[in-house]
Amino acid sequence: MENHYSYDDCKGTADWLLAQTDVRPTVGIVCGSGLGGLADMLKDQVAFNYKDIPNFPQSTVHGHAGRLVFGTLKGRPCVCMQGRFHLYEGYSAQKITLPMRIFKLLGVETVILTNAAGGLNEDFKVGDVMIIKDHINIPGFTGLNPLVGPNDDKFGVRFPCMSDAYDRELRQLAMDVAQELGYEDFMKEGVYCILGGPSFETIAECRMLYRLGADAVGMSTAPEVIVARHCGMRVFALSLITNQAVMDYDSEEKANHEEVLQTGKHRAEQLERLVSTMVTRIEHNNNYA
Ligand SMILES: Nc1nc2ncn(CCNC(CO)CO)c2c(=O)[nH]1
Repeated sequence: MENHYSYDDCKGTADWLLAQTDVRPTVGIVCGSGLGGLADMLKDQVAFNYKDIPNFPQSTVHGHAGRLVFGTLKGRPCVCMQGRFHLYEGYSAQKITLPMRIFKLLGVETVILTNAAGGLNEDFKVGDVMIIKDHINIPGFTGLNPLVGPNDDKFGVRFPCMSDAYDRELRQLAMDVAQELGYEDFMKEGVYCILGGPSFETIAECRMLYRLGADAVGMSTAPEVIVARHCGMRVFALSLITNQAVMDYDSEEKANHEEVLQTGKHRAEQLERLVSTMVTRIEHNNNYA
């Protein structure tokens, strides 16, 4: 089937990677737009360009480097996607989520996903970090779901539950770590909504999504979360609010990608400290494990 990657396809890619590094990651990190610096946190790096990895898609978006970086974060073995894939690049939902299944076959137990998003909630400001507690998968409403097609029971069940997709203990850990680091002023929690893109949302769409309960809007993450949960990995995800979505017809504001990347640069250091501290605690502290 077009765009269907079998268990053996995924295992072939994972085995190819495991043959080239001694790192056996238990945490996988996905870097969103402008957040690729998170990968630079890793020590003893072994990096692969996506173009050299069998079956891997290629990054086509400015601000997404296109490297898979293995290494350690304060001694914890991790693998980090420096650049992710999006439906708007023309890839199928199955292709953009292939890395999640490869993470699983590398031995990853917990996935930390980051993205840049527009703030719909009027209490949010640019530079806030939203811990994602749930998502609204608009492409899924039209059948654009990464699990469509034959189910491979070696990964997971045909009809996976999504009401517990965003791990409650990991969200509490993030809040606790943020408080310890003094980040509570810009930490929020809310619902992330994905649109297919690449055009940014209209004002009517923003107003509708906010009324539907969404707090932030973006073009990624939900498909990866669905596949990560399908194959039993724990998920934590956060959005860096890179601009306020335009909700008012009198506004002069215009969403643009450069603004997205700039905000990522400003908040990068705090995000790196938050994520790296979380990673040690996930490994260390059974209260959260
Ligand atoms: N209003 C608004 N602000 C945003 N900031 C980041 N993104 C996520 C999309 N990011 C794209 C374009 O920057 C690159 O993947 C969005 C978005 O979809 N809408």
